[in-house]
Amino acid sequence: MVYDWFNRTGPSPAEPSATPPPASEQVSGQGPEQAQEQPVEVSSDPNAEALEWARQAYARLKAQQEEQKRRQLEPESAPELPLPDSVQPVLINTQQSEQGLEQDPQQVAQPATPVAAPLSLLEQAAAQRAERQQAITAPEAPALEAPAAPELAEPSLGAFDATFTWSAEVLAAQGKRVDQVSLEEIDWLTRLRQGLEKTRQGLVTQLLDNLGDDPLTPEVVDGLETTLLRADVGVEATDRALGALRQRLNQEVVDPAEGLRFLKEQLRAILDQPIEASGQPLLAPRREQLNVWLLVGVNGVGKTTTLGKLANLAVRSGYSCLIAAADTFRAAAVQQVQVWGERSKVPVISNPSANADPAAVVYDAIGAAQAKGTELVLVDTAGRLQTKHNLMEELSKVRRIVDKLAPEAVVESLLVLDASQGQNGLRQAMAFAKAAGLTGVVLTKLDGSARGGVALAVASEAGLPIRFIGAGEGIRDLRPFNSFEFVEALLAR
Ligand SMILES: Nc1nc2c(ncn2[C@@H]2O[C@H](COP(=O)(O)OP(=O)(O)OP(=O)(O)O)[C@@H](O)[C@H]2O)c(=O)[nH]1
Repeated sequence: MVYDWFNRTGPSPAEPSATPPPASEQVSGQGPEQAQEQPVEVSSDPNAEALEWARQAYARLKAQQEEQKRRQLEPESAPELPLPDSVQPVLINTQQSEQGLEQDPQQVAQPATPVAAPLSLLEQAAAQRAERQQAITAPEAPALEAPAAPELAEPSLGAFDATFTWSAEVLAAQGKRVDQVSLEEIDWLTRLRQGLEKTRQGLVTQLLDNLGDDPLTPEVVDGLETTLLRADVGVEATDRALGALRQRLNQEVVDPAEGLRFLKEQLRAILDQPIEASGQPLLAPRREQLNVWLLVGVNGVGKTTTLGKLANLAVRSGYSCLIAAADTFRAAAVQQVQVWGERSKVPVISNPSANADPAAVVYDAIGAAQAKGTELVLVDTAGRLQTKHNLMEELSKVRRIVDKLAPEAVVESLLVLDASQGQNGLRQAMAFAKAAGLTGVVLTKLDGSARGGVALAVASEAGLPIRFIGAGEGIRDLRPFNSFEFVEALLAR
């Protein structure tokens, strides 16, 4: 059983349902298992119990990782032993308990007592096992063997540090239990936080400076306005978030911590609005059905890379997938797509002749997918043609072909936007919306840009749900968008 990244469900005995529950049953941007959980504030100064929760999550992951290594080395080994009591799930007893997390009432009433030091025993055992394994494998490991490409390597557990603790807290705040924390998610949150570093550095420092230590005043809120606009949050989203804060200030005294919590809540609401309006909290291909996802956008925004990452995500999540290389205008684009296809062992349908008709490629790809029962067809489209008019015409044609050939298919038209282009992307969104019938946005290159705030402008001004975000060039640097995680990563101290 694999981790389904589209539905955000970890390995479990039951397959996740193909269709996400109705919006009314879910908190937008979160997985089904977190349905009806209200996100709560993540403290940047975790208290002892939150830290203990993170330690236990870490210990479990470490034990799992060691067990996995051991099994790889000894396929005939003894059956899996239960985890020691010291790493059984405990419940965090901080703000989460007030927010309706899945808790045993008795445990809520009796605060979880921090466990003294079982972790070190577990770690010692793990280290000893690792040493033994090293000793066993050393003579057999060929010195010249090429290492796995780093971007394809399985995520591995890093140190138990502030980043891990923050990631664990973000998961805990969304209602995850210790035993539900997966290495995949920790790995992604770490990447997301790192990716948003540049935006955060500018935003958070200024924001905290603005907020100061005293109760908020209207002048402080004016200062926040400049900070948000500088981070490319956009006028509409800034007005909305701060309008609500100003209203609150009129009614009561708001201290800086509450001001920050309230601001985060407003930003999440802005990001979630188009997602809620779509009636689909998460964009996941429907299993055992044909899904066609068109990736559109101007050249260089990261369409092909996004397609490669999505193909990988699909394969890793257990979907059958196929790529249509319909960017026939740029010769190298087909080769680039083929490389991505090979990386994830996903077949690529292409037409090698120069300036082949993209609609013909899509025609072939849909035929192949229907014949093989493929679940997801990812279509790479051109980002540049002789004129913008031609580009829009071509996109419309591709869309018509898909609708005609596969009326049964679930079609998504995803606009890929480069976050580093800031609000220029919004104008592109409007132009593409008509031709391609956009249903969502993939925001790329959040790393290396200080303009991560543009996600809010996209949601508020283009009114399109952000479905995936890319925060790096690696194959694992793209994941489904989750407003809670995004805002926490954006405003982490
Ligand atoms: N740092 C960073 N780079 C990215 C990301 N996504 C894509 N890139 C890089 O952006 C560059 C352009 O990506 P492509 O995928 O070729 O863009 P495209 O939209 O397909 O371009 P055309 O085929 O010309 O339309 C490549 O160097 C990618 O590695 C991201 O999330 N972060």
